[in-house]
Amino acid sequence: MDSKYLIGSNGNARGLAAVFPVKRKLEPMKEQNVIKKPNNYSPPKQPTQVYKNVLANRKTSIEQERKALPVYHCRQRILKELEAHDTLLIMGETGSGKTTQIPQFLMQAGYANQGIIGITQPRRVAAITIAKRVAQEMACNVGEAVGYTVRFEDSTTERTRIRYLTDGILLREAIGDHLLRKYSAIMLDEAHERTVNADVLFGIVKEAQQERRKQKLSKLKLIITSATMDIDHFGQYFNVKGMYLEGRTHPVRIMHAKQTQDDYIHAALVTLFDIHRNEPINHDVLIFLTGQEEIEALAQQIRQLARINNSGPSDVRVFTLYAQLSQGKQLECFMPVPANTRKIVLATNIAETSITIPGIRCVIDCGFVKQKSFNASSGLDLLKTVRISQAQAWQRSGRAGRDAPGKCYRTYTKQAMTAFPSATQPEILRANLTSTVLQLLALGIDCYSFDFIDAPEQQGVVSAYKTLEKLGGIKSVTVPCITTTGRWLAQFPLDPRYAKLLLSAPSFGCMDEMLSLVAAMNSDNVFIGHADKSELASLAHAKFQSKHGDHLTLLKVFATFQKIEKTKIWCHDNFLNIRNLTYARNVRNQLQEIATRLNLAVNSCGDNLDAVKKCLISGLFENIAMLQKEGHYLTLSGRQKARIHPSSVLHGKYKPPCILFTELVQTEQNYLRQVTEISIEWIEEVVPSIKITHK
Ligand SMILES: Nc1ncnc2c1ncn2[C@@H]1O[C@H](COP(=O)(O)OP(=O)(O)OP(=O)(O)O)[C@@H](O)[C@H]1O
Repeated sequence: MDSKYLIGSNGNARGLAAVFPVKRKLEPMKEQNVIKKPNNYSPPKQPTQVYKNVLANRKTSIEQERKALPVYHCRQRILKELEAHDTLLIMGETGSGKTTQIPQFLMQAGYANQGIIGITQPRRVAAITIAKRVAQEMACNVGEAVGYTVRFEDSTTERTRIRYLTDGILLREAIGDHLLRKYSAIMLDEAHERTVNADVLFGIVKEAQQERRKQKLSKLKLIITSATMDIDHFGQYFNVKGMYLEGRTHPVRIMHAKQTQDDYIHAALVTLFDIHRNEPINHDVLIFLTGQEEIEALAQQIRQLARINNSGPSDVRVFTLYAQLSQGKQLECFMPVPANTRKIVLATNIAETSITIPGIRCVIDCGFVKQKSFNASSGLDLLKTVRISQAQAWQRSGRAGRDAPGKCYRTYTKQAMTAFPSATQPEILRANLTSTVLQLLALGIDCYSFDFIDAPEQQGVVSAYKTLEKLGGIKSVTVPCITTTGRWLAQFPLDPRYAKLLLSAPSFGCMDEMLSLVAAMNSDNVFIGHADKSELASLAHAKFQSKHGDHLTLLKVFATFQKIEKTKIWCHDNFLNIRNLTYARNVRNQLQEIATRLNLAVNSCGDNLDAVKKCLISGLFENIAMLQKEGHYLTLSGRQKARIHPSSVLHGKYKPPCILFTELVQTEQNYLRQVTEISIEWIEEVVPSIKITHK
C-alpha cells in the first residue's frame, strides 16, 4: 500500500462503497490480543482462577511494556539530575514514557512523601485517561495513589500522591495558595502546546519555586516536558540546560500525498479504505480533522458505507472525539472493541498530544486545525481553519506508534509541509485574555510586570482590562486594581462574563434560572440531531422552543429535566443527551455551592422571562448585534457582518431587530450561535457605559 499512496487516484466515494467490504484479513488471535480486546469481558465478583490468570498476565504484560519504554532506562539519570537541579527540561520522543513513568519514578524516589506530585495536561481527556493508565500500572484504583482533577470533577482523595490535572485547575489552585505548598514536584507536560494557562503557569511555578527557596520552605521541583518544544527558548526562560532522552519507541512510517489534495476529507476517506483493504483488521485508525461538523459528517458516511456493504455485523466501529462531546462520549474510543473489528476514530487536535488510544496503528492527518483567535479591535473570538505547525504534524504521527510500529498518512505533500510554521503560535499571542488577566489580578500580579515566557500584545491586555472594567472587576483601565466584584468573579471556574451573569442575577431576581442556564451553557450540546430521524427529533425539540430564542429554550429543557423522574426514558423520547444534561446538573450544584458561599440569594423570576434576558446583557454585553436593512446583522462591538446560525430557533423566521448571541463562528461566513431577542433600550439600562450610537 505504501508505494500506492497516491491519494485521490482510487476513484470517488461511490466507487469506495464497492471497495469497502473487502475480504477481511483475520489475524490469528495471539494471547496478547486476547488481553487487549477482551470482547466485553466482565469479571465475576469472586475472581475465578481463569480471571486471576488473566489479571496476572495483564500485570506481567504491562510490566514488560513499561520496561521497554526508552524513559525506563533513563530513570537514574533523571533522578540524579533532579537531585542536583530544581528544574529539569526533558525532551523525549512521543510515546517514550515521559507522562506515565516520570511521576512514578519520583514517587518511588520519595518525592511524594513531602507533598503531591502534580502533572498538568492541556486537556481533560488526557488527564483522565493517563490517570487511569497509571493507576492500572500501579495496580490501584483511580483516586487512591493516583487520581485526576479536571474542571467540575475531582477523583482525588487524601491518599492521592500522583495527581494529573488540567493546567487551568492548577492555575486556579494558585489563586488560593500562590506558593502551591501542597506540591513537592510539578511536571508541566506538553510544554510545546503553549496554551494560555500553561504560559501563565510557567511564570507562576517559577515564582513559587523562588519564593519557597527564599522563605526556606520545602523545595518545589519542576519538570517541563515535551517531545517537540523549543528547548533553547525554554532553557533561557528557566535558566537551565535541556536534557534529551535517547531511545526510540516504536517506529512510525511517514507517507506524504504525492500530489496536492484539494479536498482533504475525500483524501482521508480514500486513504481509510485503502488501509481497510490492505492492513490487518486489528490495526485501528485515527483520522485528524478540524471540527465537529466535519467529523460527524464523515463518521456518518463511513457508517453508511459499512452498513450498505455488510449483511452481518459491521467489521468497523466508528468513534468521534472532539471538545464539544460529553466526557463519557469522549472516553468511548479508549475502550476495547471486539476482535476482528477495526476501530476508526475521527478526532480534532484534542487527540494530538499526550493521549494513547489503544490499538491505533495508522494515523491519517489532514494537516489542518481550527484555531480560536481573538480580534482585540472587534472584541470577538473567531474560529478559523488554519494549517497545523510542523510540531503538530509530528505529534499527530506520534499517536500511531504507541503500542506497536505504526504508519502515518499525511494528506499533504512533503513540499507543502516545509511551508508549515515550525511551532504553533503561543495561544497567549492570539487569545482573549479577560480570564487570564483577572486570574493574575486575583493573584496580585499586574500583567505588565509579569515574567511571561512570551509577553502578550499590549492591545490584547488593554482589551481585557476594558472588558473587566465594564464587568466591574477592576476600578479602571489606567489603574487596573481588582475590585471586590473582581475577586468574586474569580471565585467561579467560569469565563468572567458568565461569572458576572451569576453575580448580577440576584438583583434581576433570577438566580435560580441563571444557575441553570449558565450550567447548561457550560456543558455540551443537549440536543441530539438524529441523522435517520431528524424530523422526529425536530418535532420533539419543538416542544421546548421559546419564542424569545435559544437561551430560554435551553433553560426550558434543563428546567424540565430537573423535574422529571424517569430521565432516561424522557431524554430518549425527546432526543436529548442525558449525559450532557446530567453533567449540567452537576455543574449547577457546584455553582450553587459557590453562590451560597458568597451569600448570593437564590431567587426566581417565575414567568417574568425578561429578567433572564436583561441579566444576560450584564455579562454578554459585547455579544449584541443589530439587524440591518439588508437583512444581515451587525455586531455592536467590532461591527462584524453576520447571520443567525441555522441551528437557532430564531433562524429563518421573524428577524428580531436586536439580538444577544453566545458566540460568533466564522466559516464561509460569520454565524451568530445561540441567540436571544433583546430590547435595544435595555442595553444602556443594564450597562450604562455602553452608548448605542447606531441602530
Ligand atoms: N491508556 C493507555 N493504554 C495503553 N497503553 C498506554 C496508555 N497510555 C500510555 N500507554 C503506553 O505507555 C507509553 C508511554 O506513554 P506516555 O504517555 O508516558 O508517553 P509520552 O512520552 O508522555 O508521550 P507524548 O509525548 O506523546 O505525550 C505509550 O507509548 C503506550 O505504549
